[in-house]
Amino acid sequence: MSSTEEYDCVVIGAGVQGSFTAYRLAKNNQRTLLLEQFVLPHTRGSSHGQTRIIRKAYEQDFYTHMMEECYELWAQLEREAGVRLYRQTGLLVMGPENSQNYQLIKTTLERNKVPTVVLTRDNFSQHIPNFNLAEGDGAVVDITAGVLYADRALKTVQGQFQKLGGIIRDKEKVMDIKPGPVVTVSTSAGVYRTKRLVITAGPWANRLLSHTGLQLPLEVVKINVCYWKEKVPGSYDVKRRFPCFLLTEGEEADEHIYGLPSNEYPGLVKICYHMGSETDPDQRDKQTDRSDIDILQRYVARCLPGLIPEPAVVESCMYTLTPDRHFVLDRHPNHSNIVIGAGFSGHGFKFGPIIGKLLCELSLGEVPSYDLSPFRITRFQAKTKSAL
Ligand SMILES: Cc1cc2nc3c(=O)[nH]c(=O)nc-3n(C[C@H](O)[C@H](O)[C@H](O)COP(=O)(O)OP(=O)(O)OC[C@H]3O[C@@H](n4cnc5c(N)ncnc54)[C@H](O)[C@@H]3O)c2cc1C
Ligand SMILES: O=C(O)[C@@H]1CCCCN1
Repeated sequence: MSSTEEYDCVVIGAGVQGSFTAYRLAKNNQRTLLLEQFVLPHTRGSSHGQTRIIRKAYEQDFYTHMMEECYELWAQLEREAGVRLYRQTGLLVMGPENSQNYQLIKTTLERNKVPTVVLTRDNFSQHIPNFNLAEGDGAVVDITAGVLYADRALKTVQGQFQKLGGIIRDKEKVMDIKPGPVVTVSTSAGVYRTKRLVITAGPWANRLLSHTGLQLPLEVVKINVCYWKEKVPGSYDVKRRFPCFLLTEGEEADEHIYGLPSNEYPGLVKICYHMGSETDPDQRDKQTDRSDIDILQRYVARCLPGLIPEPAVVESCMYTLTPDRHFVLDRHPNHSNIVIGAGFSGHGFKFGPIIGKLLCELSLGEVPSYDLSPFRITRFQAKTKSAL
């Protein structure tokens, strides 16, 4: 690129959030550029892999409310592009019956009239074969939940963005940002000028924000994505409607486990620990802590008798955690034409279409469709470093 190109909006980061934001901006007739440091598709951020859980089961009403519309938006994208992105399997939520987290999820589901089935110790194995419900645990199924085909979703939304005239430049790393009424974005390949900037850089958010004088309290952790082999092929298969499952946090820090039915690798079930060890996103593969895998092995041996309790495949992914595990969806405190979507804390994929809508609204100066107070930067107060 020789001369400086001008855009209505530049979005940095073509993960799920940046891709949906760019798509919404293009739908709103904004001349939009989506920049990505790696060659697409890639496996170095947070949005890769074939599957993610979609659910309405949350402890907080505001997530459940956002998911009501979000399911619609996923279905709209499926229709628009003629692809299937969602498969209903249900989500089995288990946790100590009297624990606060389990009860919060159960009552949020009830209050919002989400279709559920409450399982008892007596009928559990009839509904969910090859699974042992832990002593003292309750079990409720969010019927609306299921699996999103993540890689396919990303490809689809990026394709729709391009059909709307949007431009994607991959293998183009943003090196510098100069805020102002017109923002200047310098990359490894050129310089762009834009009226509005959206930063959706996943684990690299603080790297980019440092050019704007802001640092958020984000922690990047590496997740070991483990797949476990079925003893009898097909026993935990998505086609048999084996559900996704999630253990709510109990007294034991151990109980931070979730799983998805066997699907992408036939005969292998994805079961992971919902925490990891801190990592530099550029040095992800140097983080070799496997203590989570020991916890998973014990859990699989105890509760999933149809699986070999040793991972057959281990892949890597990253979470970008905020202290309260809620997202950051806000304008930059010092530059209102810079919008930030960050800290999706390991549960942001399912919200992609609604995050895209909200970040687009913020960027265009519109009133956001939802109350964004849980997601504001000011909630961090002392933890937010402003160099300005
Ligand atoms: C193992 C695992 C399981 C998960 N399970 C679920 C689930 O079941 N359900 C669910 O809803 N969510 C789930 N999540 C969370 C969800 O996947 C993430 O919240 C979501 O992918 C975050 O997307 P993002 O766009 O913010 O980040 P990313 O996907 O990381 O995108 C950021 C992009 O910005 C690019 N970038 C960074 N810096 C620059 C730069 N300087 N120049 C150009 N480009 C740059 C990066 O290369 C990257 O592509 C899971 C996450 C993991 C890791
Ligand atoms: O967002 C989700 O639904 C899952 C729950 C378990 C941990 C990973 N993310």
